[in-house]
Amino acid sequence: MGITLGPNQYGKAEVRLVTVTRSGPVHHLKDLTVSTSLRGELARTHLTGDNSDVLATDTQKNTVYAFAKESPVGEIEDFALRLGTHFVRGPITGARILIEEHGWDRIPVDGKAHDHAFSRAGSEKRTTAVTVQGSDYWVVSGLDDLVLLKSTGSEFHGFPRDEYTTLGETTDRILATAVTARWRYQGGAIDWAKSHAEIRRVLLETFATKHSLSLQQTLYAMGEAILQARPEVAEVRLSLPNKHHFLVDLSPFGLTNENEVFYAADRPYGLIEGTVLRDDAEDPGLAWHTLPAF
Ligand SMILES: O=c1[nH]c(=O)c2[nH]c(=O)[nH]c2[nH]1
Repeated sequence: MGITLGPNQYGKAEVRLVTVTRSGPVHHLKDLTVSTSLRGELARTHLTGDNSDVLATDTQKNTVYAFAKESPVGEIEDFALRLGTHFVRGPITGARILIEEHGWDRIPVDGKAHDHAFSRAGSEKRTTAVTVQGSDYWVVSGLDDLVLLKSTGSEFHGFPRDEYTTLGETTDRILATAVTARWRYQGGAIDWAKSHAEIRRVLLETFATKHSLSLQQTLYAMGEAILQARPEVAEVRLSLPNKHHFLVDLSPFGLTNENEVFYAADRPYGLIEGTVLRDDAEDPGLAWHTLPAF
């Protein structure tokens, strides 16, 4: 029986980086969590413990901080590309840099945004995953935990009934979710910030305006709308938990519930996931398919 080393990577996970840009009295904040992951000719360390090809994960972490000082972090995609292309040399043949950006809002004081005091902007995060392989690279950006709810304009009926089905059909329900979205960019010279903002806007508008017969239909409509609006996007993946809101039975109290009083369940939840893509999108191969699912 032969035993061999299979695919492997190593890096520093979740480097917490906060930068303050001091342009006069008005400060600008960036709050990132950066993970680096390198691949390459790493058999020697695994097989013999010879570390001569191993760029220490501590060095990777330090590089994140030094790069943040040497030039402005800018958009997370650009920062990830700078890091990824730096790491790929010698025995290191591939790098994947994952970045999450946590938002901060300026605190309003007397109706004016404060120069240097901030409040955390909820749970939503902007993300990117940049894969560098030799001289090629792929950028997959996205967002996590964009929490949405519509109080009507959602139905669910026509599903098969068997001996275990208890769910009633509905033509008017609450639809709520927390969007995790990933989109793969194609082409060059992309305005990352504008693209993110426009995709987010399209997600929100489609959720609001698409009359939903299922969360699956809403998922497809969101992906389709992004691809129609943004030529720089080749493929969209969405993960949509169905945050169920159940009508409370008020009949024991002699009351009727006309879609006004709900119990918001946190688990279990339906989980609707899917990919929407252009039929002529080039397949980037492993780089996209081996991304952590979400
Ligand atoms: O939009 C929905 N899709 C489902 O697949 C499903 N299943 C379920 O119980 N409720 C819902 N809602």
